[in-house]
Amino acid sequence: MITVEHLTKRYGPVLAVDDVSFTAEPGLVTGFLGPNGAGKSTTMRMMCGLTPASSGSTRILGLPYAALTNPGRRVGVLLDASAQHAGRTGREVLALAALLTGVGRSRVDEVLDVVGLTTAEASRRVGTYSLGMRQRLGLAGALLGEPEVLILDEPANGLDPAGIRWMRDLLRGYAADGGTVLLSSHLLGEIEQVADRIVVIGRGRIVADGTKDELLRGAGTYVRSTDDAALVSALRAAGTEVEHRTGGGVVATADAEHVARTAASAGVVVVELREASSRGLEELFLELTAEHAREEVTA
Ligand SMILES: Nc1ncnc2c1ncn2[C@@H]1O[C@H](COP(=O)(O)OP(=O)(O)OP(=O)(O)O)[C@@H](O)[C@H]1O
Repeated sequence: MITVEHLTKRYGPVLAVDDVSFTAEPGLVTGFLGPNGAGKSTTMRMMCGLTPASSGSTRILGLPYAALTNPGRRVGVLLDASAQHAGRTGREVLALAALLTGVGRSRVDEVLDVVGLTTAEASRRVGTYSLGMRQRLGLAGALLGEPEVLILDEPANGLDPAGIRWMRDLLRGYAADGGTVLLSSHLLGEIEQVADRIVVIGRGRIVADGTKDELLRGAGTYVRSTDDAALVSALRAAGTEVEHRTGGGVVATADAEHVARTAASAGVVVVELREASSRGLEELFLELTAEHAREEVTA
């Protein structure tokens, strides 16, 4: 279990993380989704005591990270896969971590096997690794102490599609066994496929938080017709809230049958009708990304 409460980080004039609160529960994969620069890494670094918070707090398994006894055995962390010592072999990196955390040497071979690094690859210096191999090694390091909690910052970066699928299965299995998994990504599709719960961050603030079903369902019904203006009037006259979608169509806060019946009685031809579902989340995410992109351009 991870509990984040009112976590805030200020870098001079930049409010990198702004009053962030959420939880990640055992048995679930929690996706931490946000565009580049949204504050994901800073939040995760604060959780693990690597960056001091300006205010607020985090508890992992009931305690601040620094107060955990032998945290390497309780929390598996992968924050920056490229930060591993380039001159050591993959096996040496893990053997050293095993020594420091009091994990038996045999576990090194086990985790190498779990992450799919061969004996030959594990004997190569990390400096020669591809980003995908570094991610696998970083994940092996996170799993080494058989922790109850995993905190992974963009673990799928650099993995090929088969690697992404493999990681997804691994994390789902880990959560199914009762583990707590928090993983970040700037890619909606990646998070949507693996997470049970999604926390969306934009410009340092939490903008959506719920189970995947809640976030996907809550959006109402998306409808496109040959005469959206007439449809909107009819829906509003029936007391239904309606919002226009960029790119055409509208989203009504009503179920599909109500929308279809209203359209039929208004004589409007419906050409598309479905749960607003993932489009709602996608639009929210695109808005965040576009907002951020505009800032980058004007900065
Ligand atoms: N050490 C630092 N000093 C000053 N500003 C920082 C520092 N670290 C992060 N920031 C700023 O804080 C904001 C959040 O950055 P952060 O790296 O947490 O975002 P992110 O969501 O992890 O994005 P990315 O996926 O690009 O890493 C950004 O505006 C970033 O420039």
